[in-house]
Amino acid sequence: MHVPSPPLLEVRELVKIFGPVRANDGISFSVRPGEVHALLGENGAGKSTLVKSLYGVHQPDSGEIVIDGAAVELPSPAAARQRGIGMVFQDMRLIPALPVWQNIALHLTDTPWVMRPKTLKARIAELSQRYGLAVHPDALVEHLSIGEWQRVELVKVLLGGLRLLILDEPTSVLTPQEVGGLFEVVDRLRADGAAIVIITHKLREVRQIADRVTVLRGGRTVLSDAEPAQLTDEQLITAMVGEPVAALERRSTDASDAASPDPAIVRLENVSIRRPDGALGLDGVSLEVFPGQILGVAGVAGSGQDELSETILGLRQPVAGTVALDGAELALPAVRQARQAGIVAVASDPVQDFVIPGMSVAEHAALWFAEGRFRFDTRRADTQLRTRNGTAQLRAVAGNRRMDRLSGGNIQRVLLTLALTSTCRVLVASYPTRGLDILTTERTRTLIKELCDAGVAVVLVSEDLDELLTLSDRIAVLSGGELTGVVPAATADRQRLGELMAGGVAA
Ligand SMILES: Nc1ncnc2c1ncn2[C@@H]1O[C@H](COP(=O)(O)OP(=O)(O)OP(=O)(O)O)[C@@H](O)[C@H]1O
Repeated sequence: MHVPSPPLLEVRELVKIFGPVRANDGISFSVRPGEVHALLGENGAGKSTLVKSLYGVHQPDSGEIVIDGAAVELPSPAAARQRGIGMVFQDMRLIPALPVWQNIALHLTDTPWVMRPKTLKARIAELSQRYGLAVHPDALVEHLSIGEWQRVELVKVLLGGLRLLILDEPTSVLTPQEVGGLFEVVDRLRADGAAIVIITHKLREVRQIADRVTVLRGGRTVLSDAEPAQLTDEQLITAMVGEPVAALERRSTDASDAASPDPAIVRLENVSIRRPDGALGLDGVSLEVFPGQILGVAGVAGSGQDELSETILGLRQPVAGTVALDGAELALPAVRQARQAGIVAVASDPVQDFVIPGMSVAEHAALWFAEGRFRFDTRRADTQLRTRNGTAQLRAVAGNRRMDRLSGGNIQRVLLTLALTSTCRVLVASYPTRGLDILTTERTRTLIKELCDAGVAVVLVSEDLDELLTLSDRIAVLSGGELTGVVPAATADRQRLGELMAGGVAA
């Protein structure tokens, strides 16, 4: 008979309190060596707080962290690292101006030994090779993609002699291909006997990678150390949310629905956009966006999605081609005209483009409502935000919270509450459900669908192919800045989209 190995990590009745919030309220679960353990739960359920206690960032108020059968104190991340605990954070902490090896060397300063650059580079190369983490020690971090940043973080963690790896929503910023690569690394670590704790919102990923799963709700464990194969999706969702959540049906079932009788609101003709590095970010793209339709935009990261959105928002000046709004050609950039025409955006990188450090949620709402005019009334904005919260039901946090202290999911909820309740004719939504839990994701999709049903023209940029297939009327696929196809969602499938994303030619 197979006897399961004793746990490497046991968490017993862990409590962590922030002021009035019991972020962790008696959490218990365990992880064995050679096991991938998924932590599930809604935004704010307490997952990040829990893993930060495991990594020595937070000190629990009560409860025990037990490693190899003995209760331990983890007063700092350095103490956690000394016990072989490594963590890759949601917001990766590298210095862009330095090469990979120096970023890693900085991380090693708390170890009692110092490696010579040559030795360190050789170790990086060896680990990259062994775990399939393609990173070059001399590459400048600012030139790396998000997936590559993450690989550097993984190498950093692996160098310390890893026993327990904590991954906080590692896939929310990755393309489907990069997720595959990350999971291969996780598989190798598991085979080497490491224990892995992974936070995710995606059931598809739990099924793909996790041996066991623990679900948190409101700071408590509602399901502990369960085997995913023994549970249905509905059971997992009910554990997370407290009630079943119906997934949206695919919108378009008939390819002929995709033809719109109304004239296009936005029309791009042969538009080319140059990036700061001189390369073409968009290369001769022609597209139309119709009222009452959702145009999905698919592509691996950096294929021209941002350039396309920013062109429609009037932010970019094409080097060739024209952009027309309601049939009239625009002299770009034309931010004001785009705004006056009722174009509203959900930014692709809200932390960069939406969050203003030091300002409250209500102040952000006031800026949003002021729309560039001198009419800044925070108290009024707070009241309006509450009303919009009631309409959107995305459970955005209270107006007095500081925006830069919120989790990615909570920032996204505020942005979506503002954007999806604004009167608009065109909505450009980039990765709207990134970092959101299941309930908020479904609610966001419903709101986008309702806007479309009310006649809004929607451009939906997403890396989630299921989301694109469920919501879109047509899906435009970008590859290397070129449009490789525009297919009716009704006749598209993951494989076809994957071929076009890889640069295939539309049939
Ligand atoms: N440093 C802090 N100070 C005050 N409150 C905090 C702090 N960190 C977290 N919280 C609160 O604790 C609760 C749990 O937050 P936590 O970030 O652990 O949730 P989560 O499950 O990781 O959410 P998400 O899926 O959005 O990342 C939330 O109400 C959050 O606002």
